[in-house]
Amino acid sequence: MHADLWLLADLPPYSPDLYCRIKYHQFLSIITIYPVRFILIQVYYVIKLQKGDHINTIIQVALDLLEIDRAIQIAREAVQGGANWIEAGTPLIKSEGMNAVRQLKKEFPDHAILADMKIADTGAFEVEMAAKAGADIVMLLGNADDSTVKDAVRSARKYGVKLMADLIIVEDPVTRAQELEKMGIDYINMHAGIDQQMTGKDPTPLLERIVKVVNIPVAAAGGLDAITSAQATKAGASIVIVGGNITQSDDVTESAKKIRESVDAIEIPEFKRQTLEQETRKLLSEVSTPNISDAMHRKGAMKNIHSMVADKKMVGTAVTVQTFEGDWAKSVEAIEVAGEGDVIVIYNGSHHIAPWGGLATLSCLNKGIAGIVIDGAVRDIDEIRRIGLPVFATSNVPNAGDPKGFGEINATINCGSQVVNPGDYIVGDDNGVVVIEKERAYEIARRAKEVEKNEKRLYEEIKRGSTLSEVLKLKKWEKM
Ligand SMILES: O=C(CO)[C@H](O)[C@H](O)COP(=O)(O)O
Repeated sequence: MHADLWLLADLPPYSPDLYCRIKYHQFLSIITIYPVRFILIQVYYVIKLQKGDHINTIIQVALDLLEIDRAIQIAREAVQGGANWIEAGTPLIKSEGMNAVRQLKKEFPDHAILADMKIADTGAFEVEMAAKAGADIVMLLGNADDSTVKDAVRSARKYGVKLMADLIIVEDPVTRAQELEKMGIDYINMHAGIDQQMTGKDPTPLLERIVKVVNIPVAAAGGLDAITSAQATKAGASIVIVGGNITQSDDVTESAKKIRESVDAIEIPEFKRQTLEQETRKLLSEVSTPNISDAMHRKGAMKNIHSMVADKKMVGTAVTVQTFEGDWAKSVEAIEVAGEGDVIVIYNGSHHIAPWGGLATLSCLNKGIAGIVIDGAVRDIDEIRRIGLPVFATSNVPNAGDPKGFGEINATINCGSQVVNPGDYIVGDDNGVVVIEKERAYEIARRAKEVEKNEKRLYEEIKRGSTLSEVLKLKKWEKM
C-alpha cells in the first residue's frame, strides 16, 4: 500500500480504532473535493488533539551514511523497530547520488522515501530527478529563493511528490514557515543541523510557535533521541526525524523501538535540560580520550604523560601550576585554590625530581578534586594507588624537591607539549590525557559522543564477521 503521505497514514503499529478512522478518512478523502477534505481532516485532528490523543507520530530514520548497502541494512533494522519513513540523508545522496533513492525505494516499496536534497537552487530539476528516482518526499532548504520554492512546488505537483522545507539556517523560522505553506510546501522541518547541535542548538523550543501558525504537518530534527522525540511530539511535531541516535546505535532496532514507544506514550515525562557544564561533564565521562582526540581532528593529546593509577577515568577543569625542577610549594598551594571537579595541572620540567606525592594526593581527595596531571615525576606511587585518585605523570621516582615557592598558579602553562589555560577541560584515562579549550568544550564533547556512537556501530559490524577495512571501505575512500 502506497503510504498516504498527507494523512500520515502509514503508521504501523496503530490501534484498531485509529486504523478504522484513518481508513474511513481515506475513503472520505477519495469521495470529497479538496476543500471539504481539508476541513474534515482539520476537524479530525482537532477532535483527536482535544481528546488529548496523540496522532501516531511518524518516525523518519535519517540515513546520514556514505554506503548504500550499509544504509539499507540499517533501514531494515530501523523499520523493524517501528520507523515509518526512510530518508536518504544528504551525505548518502552526495556519496551515492540518486542511486541511493532508487535502491531504497526498491527495497522498501511500502514506505515513504524522503530524499534529503536540501535543494537551494534549480528546484524543478532537482525535484524531478528525485521523483523519477522514486522519492515520495523531497527536502528543500526553507531559505531557498521563493522562485526556487515555487518552481519546486510546480514540479512536485507534476510528478506527484510532496515537498518538505528545512528551516535549518532560516533567520525567522516562524514567518518563513507561513510563507512556505502559502507557496505550497507540504511539510515544515524545524531542524537543528548536526554542526549546530554541537554548539547546543535544539529544534524543540521553536516548534510550538511554528505548529501554531501553519496548518501543514511539522517535523522536528536535530539530535533527537527517545526523550527529545517525545518532547517534540508533545510540542506538536507530527514527524520526528532521527539520524545518529538510531543509525549509529549498536542496536538499531532497539533504538528505533524505544523512540516508537516514547512518542506513542500518552504520558510524556517532563524533561529537565541539564546546564551546558553538566551536559559537557556527563558526555566527557562517557567517551574515551581517543574519541575526544578524533573529535579534535587528532589534536589535544598530551605527550609522555601516563596514568599512574590503572583503570581510572578523570574529567575536570584545569587549575594550572607553573613550577621548576622539584619545587613543590606552588603545587601544594594549588590544592587550596582548586575545588570540587577541578584537575590540578602542573608543569615541573623534570622527570627525575618529584613535586608531588601521597600526602598531597590525599589532601586532594579530601577536597573532591578530580585528579592531578604533572608534566614531571611523582613519588609515593604505592600510597597514590591505595588512595585511588587519578594521577597522571611522566614518571615515578623516590626523591622529591624542596618547597622554594617559585612559579605561579592559574597562568597559561605548557603540559605534555599542550598549551593549558585555567578552566580548560582535562580528560584522562588509561590511554593518556587530552586537553580541550574551555570555549569549545561542549562542542567537542558532543562531537566525541558522535565518534563514540559511530565506533560502537563499526564494532558491532566487525563483531558480525566483517573487517575494519571492509566496514570503512578504505580502498574506496583513500585520498586520491
Ligand atoms: O539533515 C541532517 C543533517 O543535516 C540529519 O539528517 C538530521 O539532523 C537528523 O540527524 P540527527 O538525528 O543525527 O541530527
